[in-house]
Amino acid sequence: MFFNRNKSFLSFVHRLILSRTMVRYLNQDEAINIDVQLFSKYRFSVDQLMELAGLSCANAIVECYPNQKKVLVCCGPGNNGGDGLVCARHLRHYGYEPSIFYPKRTDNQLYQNLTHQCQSLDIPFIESLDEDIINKSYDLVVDAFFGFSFKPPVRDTFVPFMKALRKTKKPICSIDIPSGWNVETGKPTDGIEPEMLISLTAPKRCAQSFNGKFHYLGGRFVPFQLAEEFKLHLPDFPGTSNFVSLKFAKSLVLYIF
Ligand SMILES: NC(=O)C1=CN([C@@H]2O[C@H](COP(=O)(O)OP(=O)(O)OC[C@H]3O[C@@H](n4cnc5c(N)ncnc54)[C@H](O)[C@@H]3O)[C@@H](O)[C@H]2O)[C@@H](O)CC1
Ligand SMILES: [K+]
Repeated sequence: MFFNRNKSFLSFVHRLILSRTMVRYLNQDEAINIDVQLFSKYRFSVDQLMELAGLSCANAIVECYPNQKKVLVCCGPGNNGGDGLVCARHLRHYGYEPSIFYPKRTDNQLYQNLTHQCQSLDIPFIESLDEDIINKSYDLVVDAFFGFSFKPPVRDTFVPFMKALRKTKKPICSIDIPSGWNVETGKPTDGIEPEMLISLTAPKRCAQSFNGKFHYLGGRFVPFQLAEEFKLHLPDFPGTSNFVSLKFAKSLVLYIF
């Protein structure tokens, strides 16, 4: 019994060390290149991967915040925002009470469908955002404003929304990239400080300077050949889970205690 526990402990530590040391952090061009290949060479459709990405985000959020049911999902104009809409829908099915802030909507059928699906589940869409609204009404913020295509600085329309995320006392979970961060160099001086980051496909370079409590990799859909070609060195996902922790120290502490 003791031996078995010890053996499984060592194998757990070994796997964690490997996952911590081997995973590669992508620059912006590599992230965009992988995106292009997924949709061309590997013939995925956007909505397929968005569904898997958003679902993995919802699952990781349930793992880390089982009791913070009032969630504000902030969605931007691109695919990162689409991941947010999918995540909100799954959170609703999991018994959460998501609301959505989606200030710059895209006139594309996919986004209209995702919006309609959320409305059909009676998920409220709120029209304005500041830190008081967040502090008063929500337990958690999901940041799906911008992902790996973001080019700083934040344009005027989004400046007050980023300020609200910077000022709120409530925890923020960022999808793929903390919005407003440079994809490669990380947090600007006035950047947001998420408590949780869910990298998708593979972590981007900015994630190396992420110091929040939870860092996960979500979206278990990368073709093995693509992972090999880009030398992603992705960690093993446990069992049938579609997210895996990239945070060595926290996992170790959780195991021991
Ligand atoms: N390629 C992949 O592996 C996958 C990517 N997905 C998601 O797609 C994201 C990338 O999506 P997109 O390429 O559509 O881009 P983003 O969602 O990162 O952002 C693009 C949008 O933000 C706007 N924007 C850019 N810089 C801005 C600035 N400074 N101020 C204000 N607005 C700005 C652009 O005009 C555009 O509308 C990823 O981060 C991830 O969340 C997932 O949906 C599925 C799989
Ligand atoms: K984001």
